[in-house]
Amino acid sequence: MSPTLTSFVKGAQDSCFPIQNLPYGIFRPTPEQIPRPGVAIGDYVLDLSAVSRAGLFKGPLLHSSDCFLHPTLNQFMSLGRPAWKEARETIQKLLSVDDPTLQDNVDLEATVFVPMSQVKMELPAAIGDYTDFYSSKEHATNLGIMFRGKENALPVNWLHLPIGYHGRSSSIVVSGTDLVRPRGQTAPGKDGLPAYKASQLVDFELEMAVFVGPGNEMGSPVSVEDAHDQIFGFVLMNDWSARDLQKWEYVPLGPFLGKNFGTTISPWVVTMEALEPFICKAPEQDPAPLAYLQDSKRVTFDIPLKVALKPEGGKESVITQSNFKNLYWTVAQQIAHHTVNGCNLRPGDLLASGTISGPEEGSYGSMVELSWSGSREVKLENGGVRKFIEDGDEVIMTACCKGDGYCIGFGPCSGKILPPRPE
Ligand SMILES: O=C(O)/C=C/C(=O)CC(=O)CC(=O)O
Ligand SMILES: [Ca+2]
Ligand SMILES: [Mg+2]
Repeated sequence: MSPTLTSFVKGAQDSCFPIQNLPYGIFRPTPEQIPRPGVAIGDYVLDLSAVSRAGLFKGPLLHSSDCFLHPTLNQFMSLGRPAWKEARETIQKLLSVDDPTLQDNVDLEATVFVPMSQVKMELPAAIGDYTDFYSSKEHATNLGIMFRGKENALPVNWLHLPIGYHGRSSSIVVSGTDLVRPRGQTAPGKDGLPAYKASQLVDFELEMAVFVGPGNEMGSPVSVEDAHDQIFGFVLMNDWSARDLQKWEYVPLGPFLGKNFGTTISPWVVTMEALEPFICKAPEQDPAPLAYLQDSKRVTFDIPLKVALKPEGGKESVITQSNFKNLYWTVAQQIAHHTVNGCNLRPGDLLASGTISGPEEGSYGSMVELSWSGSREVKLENGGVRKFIEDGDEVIMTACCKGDGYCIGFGPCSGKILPPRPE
């Protein structure tokens, strides 16, 4: 993409949302108005329902579509890559310095642009199903050492398939939503009995997640080669985890109440088209996986990630920095594996990467790794320390890909942990 492509929207090119980005989201212009699709451009949201009503989507696939008049992006996601490309071309043209349609029409301009500071963001889609993978070798090894011991840190199946679990979509929330510290059952203490109490070990998990596009029919697997066309775009995700609840409940069926009390995602879906300049090689796989998981391209994305912790009334401290490209299993392999048994994916389903840890201590994607199961302190600015997340702490995840003269930002994925409900 040409870095010389610029928008007439003031400040857009120096922001996280330049004309090269154009992420999709669902927003309300005011809290009373109904949700609608929009695109982020600088400090503004372009209201796609207004653009659509003004008859500005003139391409063959979208001119008679009502996909931007829905309160979710599911229908647009279902249309597939040719329609996504057509929408992007139209929007990019309308926002460019060379096009008079919006910039020279004061009335239209006032109708289609809404200041971002005034909008309320919603979830981008009605998420039917949510799956969380476990695709970082570093994270799986670290948790294995802590939970199961050094000898069998990486489960025997780990190098042969992208492990995952089915999560719960009902408790996925958009960035900015506070979460109450969960209560639940923890392992027996000295008295030999399990306890029911507020979790003492609330953690974050630094993840990214993809929204599924058209999906597949039940019984028709998606190949690794075709998986790319199933990916609408990426968001940041925090798979909040209560480690004490998780540790007691997870054998033998995996995560349950330790993870479904809340999962936060960022509101803007960054498309594959915007991420194209950041394609890079995924790590080599040894041993080679079975044929249905072999990926001749093995491409992924270079997306630098950051997590900051902000205590109540305090200052933000960056506590870890990682990168999406660290993941061992690619999204294409995750999709091929998810559907190989005939399982169907549907438009708007959310597939999360798993915690994205890097090889160094400063790049671990959770507190349980950063504090090594509470055995060391994570230092904050202004002298504070943490082992896990405390009440009033806000966890803020951000990502920014630096391109040639512009940045592709994701907008924050943040959430605060509130004290537990009284018993
Ligand atoms: O290793 C375990 O028993 C547990 C692992 C997790 O909690 C991680 C999980 O949710 C998957 C991931 O985020 O990688
Ligand atoms: Ca997770
Ligand atoms: Mg979760």
